[in-house]
Amino acid sequence: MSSQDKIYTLPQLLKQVQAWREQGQKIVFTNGCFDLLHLGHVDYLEKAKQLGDKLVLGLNTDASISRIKGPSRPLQDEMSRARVMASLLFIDAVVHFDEDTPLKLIEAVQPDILVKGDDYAVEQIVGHEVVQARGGSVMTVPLVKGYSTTSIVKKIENQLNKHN
Ligand SMILES: Nc1ncnc2c1ncn2[C@@H]1O[C@H](COP(=O)(O)OP(=O)(O)OP(=O)(O)O)[C@@H](O)[C@H]1O
Ligand SMILES: O=P(O)(O)O[C@@H]1O[C@H]([C@H](O)CO)[C@@H](O)[C@H](O)[C@@H]1O
Repeated sequence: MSSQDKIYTLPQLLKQVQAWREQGQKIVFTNGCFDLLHLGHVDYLEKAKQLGDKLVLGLNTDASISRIKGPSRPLQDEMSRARVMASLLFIDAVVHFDEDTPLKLIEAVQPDILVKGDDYAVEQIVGHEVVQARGGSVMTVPLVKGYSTTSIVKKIENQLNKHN
C-alpha cells in the first residue's frame, strides 16, 4: 500500500475502520500537527501502534494549526505532512481535521484506544470521555526529552543568526 493510499477522507476512513473492526482489529487513534517530524514523534507513534492493531492518525489542517499555534505555523503544508506521516510503517491511516480539536473526528471513529504523548494528562486529552464512555482506553506515552518542532525551529534560527 502506497503512502498516498493511506490518506483517507472521513467517509473513506469510517468504511475502512468498519472493515478492520469486522476482522477483530483494535483501533488506536492519535492526533497532532506533526509539522516537522522528529524522533519524539516516531518513538511515541511506534509505541502507540503497539497498543492495538491499526493506528489512525488525525492530522490538523493548515488552518487549524494557524489558529492553535499562531500564524507562523505550519511550516509544512497539510498534504506534505500527511504524506510524510503516511509513509511511516506503523501508521495505517491518516485523516485531516479542520476544527481546533479532534473531538468530532473521535466521536465519528470511536477508537478503542486514544493516545497522546505525556505532555498531556489523560483528562486533558480531547475525546477521552468519548472513548472511556464506550469502554475504551485513554493512554499517554512518555516524551523523548529534548525533541519538539519548536526547538528545531529555534535551533535553525540560532544557526542562521550566528552566521549572518
Ligand atoms: N519529544 C516528544 N516525545 C514524544 N512524543 C512527542 C514529543 N513531542 C511531541 N510529541 C507528541 O507528538 C504529538 C504531536 O505533537 P506536535 O505536533 O505538537 O509536536 P511538537 O514537536 O510538540 O510541536 P510543537 O513544538 O509545534 O508544539 C503529540 O501527541 C505530542 O504528545
Ligand atoms: O500536535 P499537538 O499540539 O500535540 O496536537 C494537538 O493536540 C490537541 C490535543 O488532542 C488536546 O487534547 C488537539 O486539540 C489539537 O487540535 C492538536 O491536534
